[in-house]
Amino acid sequence: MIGFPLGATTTLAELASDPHPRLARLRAHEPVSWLPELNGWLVTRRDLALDVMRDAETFTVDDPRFSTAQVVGPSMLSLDGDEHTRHREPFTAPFRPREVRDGFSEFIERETDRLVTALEPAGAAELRRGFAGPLAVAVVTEALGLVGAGTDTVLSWYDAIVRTVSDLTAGRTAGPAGPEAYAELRTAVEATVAKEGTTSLLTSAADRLALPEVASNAAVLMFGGIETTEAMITNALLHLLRHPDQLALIQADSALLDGAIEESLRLEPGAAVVDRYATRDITLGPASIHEGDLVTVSLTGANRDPAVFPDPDRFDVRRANARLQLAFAHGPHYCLAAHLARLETRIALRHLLDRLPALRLDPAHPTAPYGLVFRKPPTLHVLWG
Ligand code: HEM
Repeated sequence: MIGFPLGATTTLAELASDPHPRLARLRAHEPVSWLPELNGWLVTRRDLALDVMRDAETFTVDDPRFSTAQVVGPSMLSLDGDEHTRHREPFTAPFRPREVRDGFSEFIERETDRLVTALEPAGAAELRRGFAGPLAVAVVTEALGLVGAGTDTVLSWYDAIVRTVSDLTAGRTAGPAGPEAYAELRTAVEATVAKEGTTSLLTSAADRLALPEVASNAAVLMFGGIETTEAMITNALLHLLRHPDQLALIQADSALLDGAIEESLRLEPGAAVVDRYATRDITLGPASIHEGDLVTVSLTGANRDPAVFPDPDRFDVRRANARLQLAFAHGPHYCLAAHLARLETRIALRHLLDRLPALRLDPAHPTAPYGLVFRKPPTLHVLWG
């Protein structure tokens, strides 16, 4: 594809390590660019990103190349149109703002308290694996309400399925662990739905969907809720600990905590990109897209668009329009559990900052966000006391 010199020299390695300078140049000069390494288009301007995510008829998720669907079957994440609505509707009720508050606050408070109490005496910890990850798994396990499956089981399924999806995405042949884990999840879904007297998200979904469909969507909830929430909490902590002036602002006025969370989602969305496939030839900005082309939306690029966010690289917990960030996507696939993820992160940060007031980064373990699709610091070593 000629006419996209910046795209031609953009590497996936660069986008995984420090993407922001390159995304800024792409946004300014090639807001829809052809990246040979991606074998697809990359959209970096916010208005064009919205155009793509709003128009599911032209830019669909429903394509055989979508690797998650290859492992867990069709689900709300891999369908569009009426089929998408049919799969998504049965799961929406518990994730509305009021239902989230009433249904999850107490559990998250208790779980966070337990995790911080276990960490507190040591005076030091690695908070990604030691705090954010376990909290994310516990909340998803609670949300699914599977009979006979605790956090360890859910985590082992999750690890196996993620490995298989990554293998398929990278063009490697995948071993049997992913399909085996998915089969166990399906059995647990069936047992949950069959057990009389249980009310769970899954039992009510089973009134409207066939069992294999319930299982596929349960896998997507598990998928959607672990990696991304771990990233959301870890990234927010890193932003605050790197900016003591901003941390001092929220310590003086806890009402600013929500602004800090939105601002962190804006600067480093835990899911950096979403993929779509063109269903027809179409012109988007400077690009002539062909039917079948991969169109990747860079949420990270859109979130630093200076047309909407002045001084876009600055972490500013008082930024008035930070909520216009697109970390939870937009349009029909807008994250089903955004309110839950926000509640979880708010409670997690409040407990850590209240109970470990001298919390600071450990200078012996420097860290930075990393990742092409899911972005977060690989480790977050901190000290207190
Ligand atoms: C409890 C935590 C979470 C759960 C259970 C969850 C679940 C889901 C589900 C089921 C979908 C598919 C919706 C659909 O296709 O109609 C979705 C979409 C999405 N979620 Fe979440 N999510 C969680 C947290 C997060 C977090 C923390 C982020 C980012 C920081 C995030 C980012 C996204 C994005 C970008 C999409 C759209 C994918 C696309 O358009 O292709 N999610 N989520």
